Amino acid sequence: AQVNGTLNNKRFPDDFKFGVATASYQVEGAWNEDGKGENVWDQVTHRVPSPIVNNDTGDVACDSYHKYKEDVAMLKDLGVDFYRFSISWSRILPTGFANEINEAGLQYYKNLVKELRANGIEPLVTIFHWDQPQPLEDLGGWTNDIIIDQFVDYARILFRELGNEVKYWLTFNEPKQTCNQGYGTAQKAPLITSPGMGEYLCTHNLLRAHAKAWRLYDEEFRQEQQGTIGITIDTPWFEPFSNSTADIEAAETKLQFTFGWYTNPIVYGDYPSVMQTNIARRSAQQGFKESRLPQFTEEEKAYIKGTYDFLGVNVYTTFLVSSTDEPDPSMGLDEDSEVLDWQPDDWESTASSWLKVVPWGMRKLVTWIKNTYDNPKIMITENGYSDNGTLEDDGRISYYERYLSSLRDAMELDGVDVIAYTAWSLMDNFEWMQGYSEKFGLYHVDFNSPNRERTAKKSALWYKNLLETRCLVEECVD
Ligand SMILES: O=S(=O)(O)CCCN1CCN(CCO[C@@H]2O[C@H](CO)[C@@H](O)[C@H](O)[C@H]2O)CC1
Repeated sequence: AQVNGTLNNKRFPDDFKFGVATASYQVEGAWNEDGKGENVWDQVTHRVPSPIVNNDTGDVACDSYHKYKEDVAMLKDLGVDFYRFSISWSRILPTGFANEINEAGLQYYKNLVKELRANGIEPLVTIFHWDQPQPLEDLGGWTNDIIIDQFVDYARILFRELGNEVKYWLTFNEPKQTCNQGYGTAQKAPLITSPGMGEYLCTHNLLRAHAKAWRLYDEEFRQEQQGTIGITIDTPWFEPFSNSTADIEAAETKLQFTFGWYTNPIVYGDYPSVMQTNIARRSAQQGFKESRLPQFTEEEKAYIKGTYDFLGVNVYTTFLVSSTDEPDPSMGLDEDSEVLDWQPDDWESTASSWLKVVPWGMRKLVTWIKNTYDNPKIMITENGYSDNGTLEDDGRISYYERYLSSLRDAMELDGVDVIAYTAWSLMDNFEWMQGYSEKFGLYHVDFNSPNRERTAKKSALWYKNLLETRCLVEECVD
């Protein structure tokens, strides 16, 4: 049987790993229990008036802090190889500083890891998924370079306390969202508006924090613990609107400003040249003495280069890109001054404005990553679909079938070294500024009930079957 794509059976290799993902602020709740400190999402969701849809907060969320054994039972039933979850910095270090460890918070993660291992499930830990402690944010958060050493102290505690049981680490989830949307365009906590400045200061510190944490693991823990550590970077696929040279270059510019911004320093040791050139030119036009894009010293370039064992990639959708024949310096962010990107109205929609269903973009993206970054090991650390929460979620099944089919083609036909796939998300959860209005889960969560009952959707049973057969069609030919 054909499933949208070239290959017949879409069988995944026996050593290919399947998992699901969540993140601390989106599922845990217990925002102020057992000594946990306040983080930037607690602060933002408690503002009056609230900037979140329906005034939703993560105060309780899915209550996973109390219900993690139920969560592990669901994971066991799904038959996942691994569970990707993130650790709440402010649950471990309430002030953000490492002088005061919250033992109860650390114990929660030790219990979760123990429960996962007892059920034969590999933990994949994201050290940071957007929820930095508020006391650090009060000092400038990611725009203040003092955060670098606080992050490394936090990571050291996790490696030391959990590293005997946790063998797969991601330093950051989607640094672009942390920086661009957190400190540039006010679309994520801490909701700071400083486009063209905030995101670059944030990134310059975040990349150095990543490198220092990766080298800490590599030099002080890897020998004994034998784990592996990477970073998760997100990007849509950017498709040239026409095959004109200008549009092809414009699409490459978008990929460099979105994925290359982080991956070039980590793989090659510096920011993409197109970013350095464009931002320097625009900064001069705007009257700045220096480029708004900070410079790495030669030592920093050498220090950051090579700080990855694999690349985590979050991919959901695709945008079309064309060049503009009159670049407008005042237009949008640096990345938008030279290009236009959009999604056609007739592309298949979901419950999220930015998420159109474009399966062929998956193959294009991972093949571009292979060709651009010297064929790295790739883990798809998020891919998913949003709807209104129905249990009969055929749309989600169709999305996963087609995206996985496209991924399988990239592996089989383009030789892309994809080692794992993670479905976002295990269950409906707090979808940031959209609150609980957009549902991404394989399991439904009843947020109107204090028990937060979890119910398997049709897609959970579909994913369970895929994980058993490892094949995207009924009859699997070997
Ligand atoms: O200019 S727009 O705003 O129209 C488009 C840019 C906005 N997107 C939103 C999704 N984000 C990646 C997804 O973000 C990820 O995916 C999940 C679903 O969102 C989240 O729940 C996860 O926590 C997050 O890791 C990338 C930026």
